Amino acid sequence: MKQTTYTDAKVLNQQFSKRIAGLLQEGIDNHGQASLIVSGGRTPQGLFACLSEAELDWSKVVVSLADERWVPATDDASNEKMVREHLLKGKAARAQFVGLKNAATEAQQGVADCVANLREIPQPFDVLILGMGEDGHTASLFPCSKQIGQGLDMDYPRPYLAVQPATAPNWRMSLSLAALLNSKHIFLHLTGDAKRAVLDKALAGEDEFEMPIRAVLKRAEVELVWAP
Ligand SMILES: O=C1O[C@H](COP(=O)(O)O)[C@@H](O)[C@H](O)[C@H]1O
Repeated sequence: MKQTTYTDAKVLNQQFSKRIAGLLQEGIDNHGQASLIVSGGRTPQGLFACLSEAELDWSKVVVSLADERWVPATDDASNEKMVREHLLKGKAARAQFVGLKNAATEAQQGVADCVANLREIPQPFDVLILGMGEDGHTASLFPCSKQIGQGLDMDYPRPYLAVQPATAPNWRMSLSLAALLNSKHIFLHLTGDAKRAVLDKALAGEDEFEMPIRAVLKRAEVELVWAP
């Protein structure tokens, strides 16, 4: 795995956002449009603030999520809310956003609309930025969920699946492993020593059901972007 380490999160945010903007520009130059799939949670918030100021024709960029919590987009737990507040502002306000939470009450019933909306996102995805939880989950492929077998099955027939984590509140919607891997550039964005230790544990073992991040690391060229 390629690894890029920065002295601190501020430098990481500045440098990594330039890198992402360059890759999106490449996608626009080659195909007229580019796609950026982002993760939720806390880690990417500072990065998104930097990226939102990148000089780019954002009207040609489609932004979507690797996963979502099945809560209203006004809820503080919503990944969409976080992306709207931290990324889809400033210059990046002109980007097209394809959210995952839809009108379905249950996440399982929401899968069909997510699959239909995938048509709006250029594929393969130009840039995928993954995060990782302290249990080794990535996107919403949770080790403790009943759906982990489907999520990691490279032949799973749908690009999205509804997931119920045993250790976290709210049903989730997640891209499947196969759909995540349909990306030209995959980054694993982590900060802090605790996440680094989790990654070291993942790299030292094999069981993908125990730590789903292993499934991505095993099958794709992933670049780790890390700062203490
Ligand atoms: O629940 C989630 O967690 C992971 C990691 O989040 P962080 O707060 O530890 O950065 C995130 O990558 C995922 O998108 C999110 O839904």
